[in-house]
Formats: sequence, structure tokens, C-alpha cells
Amino acid sequence: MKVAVLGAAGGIGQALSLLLKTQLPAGSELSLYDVAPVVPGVAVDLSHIPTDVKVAGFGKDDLGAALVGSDIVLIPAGVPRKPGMDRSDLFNINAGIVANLVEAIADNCPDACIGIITNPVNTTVPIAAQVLKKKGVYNKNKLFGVTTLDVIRSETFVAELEGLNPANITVPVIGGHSGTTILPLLSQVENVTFTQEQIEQLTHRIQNAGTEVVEAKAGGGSATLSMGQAAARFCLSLVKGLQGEEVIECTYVEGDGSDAVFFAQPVRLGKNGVEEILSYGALSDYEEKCKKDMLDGLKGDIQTGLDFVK
Ligand SMILES: NC(=O)C1=CN([C@@H]2O[C@H](COP(=O)(O)OP(=O)(O)OC[C@H]3O[C@@H](n4cnc5c(N)ncnc54)[C@H](O)[C@@H]3O)[C@@H](O)[C@H]2O)C=CC1
Ligand SMILES: O=C([O-])CC(=O)C(=O)O
Repeated sequence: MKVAVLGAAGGIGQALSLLLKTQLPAGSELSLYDVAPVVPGVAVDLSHIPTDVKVAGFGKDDLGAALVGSDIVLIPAGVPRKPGMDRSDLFNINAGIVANLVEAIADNCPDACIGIITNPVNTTVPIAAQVLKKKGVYNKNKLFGVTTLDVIRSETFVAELEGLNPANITVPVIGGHSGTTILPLLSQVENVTFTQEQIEQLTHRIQNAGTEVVEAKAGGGSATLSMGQAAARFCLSLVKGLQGEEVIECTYVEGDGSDAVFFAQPVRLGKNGVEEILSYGALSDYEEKCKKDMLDGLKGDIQTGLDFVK
């Protein structure tokens, strides 16, 4: 299994690469690409960890070499938020970065599964889809917006509130990855009952958890360590799927379009990427209203991405 990380020298990239170096199956290859000159050093540093995962670093002129033969490409390249910014404020810089990187993926490893981490995810995933379509290699079952951070935050916050082990909690999170488009389905958490007030407070905290980190880092960036963990979990699920196991994850994909063209929802991963888009089940009245209220915003974010690539 070959996994490429584009933006590997950044805050997320380094945390993610460390986790993959220690957790990918034996015999895997990890290919680290970044425009920052430190990237070969990150690769050398990781290569001293005694696991059977080969690491190679690629600088800015070697994107093709980094990508060739990749089964999975993860993209955390781009700029993060500062306090006072929305994720959509990152569009001007990050849209072009994602478009260029995805174009290179189309040229060098068109069959790879692609996980987009770069914000604004609601918009960068449609951009990636358009670029792949233009190149004639779009496979909707292999393009993912990584929304796993919303899932692990939900698991953590529910466990904290209820005094439970987060390992035993599952919370589906649907919609998108910014503000109210993040919709945790707290009505579906097993063996826990919340008051309406608790549901509203938890929902608000999960939707604003990115901002919580941005403000706590006070200008030093956004979530990197928890995102590294989230992306590693998602990547390892993709690996298991490609190896023939069935795994379920919530992720932002092109589905049947019944809510929006791109929508985060539970999917069954397998040898072909998405094997099946799963139903997210019945929503409570509150969740139904939250979904209805956010859909126009999500659709607008998607259209911005579709319009970016002419
Ligand atoms: N999907 C999600 O849940 C989350 C997404 N993010 C997003 O992830 C992105 C990265 O965040 P951080 O790692 O904190 O930022 P960072 O600034 O620490 O790292 C970004 C890296 O990307 C590299 N880079 C920039 N342009 C590039 C290009 N054209 N090709 C390759 N590498 C390039 C930079 O050199 C840098 O090393 C941001 O857009 C952030 O908003 C952050 C947290 C959660
Ligand atoms: O909030 C941000 O800008 C980074 C992010 O997507 C998150 O932490 O969920």
C-alpha cells in the first residue's frame, strides 16, 4: 500500500505522517510531499522509527515522483485559519492549491483514493471533482472530504458529558464541515439520553470546535494534532477497505444528491473506495430542522467550488 501526503511538512502533515509511519501495515510506503524545504528532513526523521514502512520525502519540483503508484493520497496542503476568520476565507488561497495538486494526481495516479483535508472542505472537494472530471478520470467512489475530526470530537464531548469511555461511543455526523453544516446525530447515540438543552449545547460545541482551537492557539493556526489523528483513522479505514475488509466511516462524498450533491454521511468502504452510501437513518425533529436550515448554505459552498473550475 502506498500512501502520499501532500502538505506533509505542515502541522497536520507531520502529525499524520508520524501516525501513518507507526500504524500502516507492514510493507507499506509513505510518500511525503511539500513545497517547504524542510520536507526531506521530515522524511529522514520519520525513517529512523523502526517500523516496516518505507518513507521518502519529495520537494516542490518532485510532485509526480511523489504520487506515482499511490493507492491513497491525503491532502492537508494549504493555509489554516486565524482568529476572526471563517473557513470560507481560506478559499482564495486554498482553492488553487487543491486544484493544482489534484491535477497532478489525475496525471500520475488517477486510480488513487483522494482524501481532501484542506479547507474549506465543503468547497475544495467539489473543486477536486471538477478537476478530475476535466481530466476524464473522476470516480466519485474515490474522492472524499475528510470530516472524521467532527466525528472524533463528537465522541469525545459526549463521553466527557456522560462520564463514559469515548472508545465505546459512536456518533454519526452528517452534512458538511463548517459551522451549522456540521450536523451530529446525537439522537442516534446508543444507551445515552440527553435533555434538549444538552443536545443544543453539544451540537453548538461540535459545530464550533474548530474555532475553539483556533482561538486557543491565538494566531498560531488551527487543529493539527487532533486532525492528524482523525486523518490517520480515516486513512487506516481506507486501507482496510482496499484490503477487502468492510469498514464504515462518515465522510463528505458525492452521493445520490437527495440532500446536496456532496454530503457527509456514513459510507461502507471496500476494495473500490465507497462500496455503498448508507442511510443516515431517522432524524429527530431538531436534527431535521437543523438540516433544513443549513442546506442552502452547503449548496452555496458546493456551487462556489463547481464554478471555480471552468
Ligand atoms: N478537514 C478538517 O477537518 C481540517 C482541515 N484543516 C485544514 O488543513 C489545512 C492545513 O492545515 P495545517 O496543517 O494546520 O497548516 P500548515 O500551515 O501547518 O501546513 C500546511 C502545509 O502545506 C504546505 N503547502 C502549501 N502549499 C502547498 C502546495 N502547493 N503543495 C504542497 N504543500 C503545500 C505548506 O508548506 C505547509 O507545510 C488548512 O487548510 C486547514 O484549514 C485543518 C484542521 C481540520
Ligand atoms: O477550524 C478550522 O479552521 C480547522 C478545522 O476545519 C477544524 O478544526 O475543524
